[in-house]
Amino acid sequence: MQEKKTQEHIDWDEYFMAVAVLAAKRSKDPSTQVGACIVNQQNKILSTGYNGFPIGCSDDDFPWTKEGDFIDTKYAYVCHAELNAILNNPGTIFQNCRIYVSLFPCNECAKAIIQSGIKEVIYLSDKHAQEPYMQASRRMLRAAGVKLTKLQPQHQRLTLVLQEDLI
Ligand SMILES: O=c1[nH]c(=O)n([C@H]2C[C@H](O)[C@@H](COP(=O)(O)O)O2)cc1CO
Ligand SMILES: [Zn+2]
Repeated sequence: MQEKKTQEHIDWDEYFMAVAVLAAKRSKDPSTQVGACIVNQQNKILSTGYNGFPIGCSDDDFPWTKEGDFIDTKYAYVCHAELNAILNNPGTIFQNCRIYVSLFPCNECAKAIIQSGIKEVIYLSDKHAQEPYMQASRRMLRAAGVKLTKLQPQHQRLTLVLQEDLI
């Protein structure tokens, strides 16, 4: 008798969101780690990104501070996860792709998402939904016809085992 496929697998949405969440783990931001994963219509990953300082701007020299003069805070320098994902694979056509994000994109990332041709945003958290910049983001994404989908994952947790003798 033929063996059946395992029921232990994760679906595409959970897989790509998990990649976005894993990418977020690379961020050095002590307060909020954000990840993004761009996928085409054939379910192939075209790019990933996380929030971090631009190339050449060392994490040791630039501030991760939230408070104080703008020029002394991270907000002046950090490149958002979504923008990094778009820029990390230059020359790629993202037309009709979807972007998986751990946090709903801000208005600046929304502009880049729309202009790059991405047609769906799939997100985990929109905890800043009431902030004006998030309302502006939603307004632009809706006007541009970008589908907005809050992922309802079947698994709350996925465990990765990286130690050889535990696999
Ligand atoms: O769309 C986004 N993408 C993204 O990468 N971020 C990053 C920028 C900052 O490093 C961090 C937000 O920091 P905080 O929550 O401390 O204000 O998240 C933030 C947003 C939403 O504001
Ligand atoms: Zn942003």
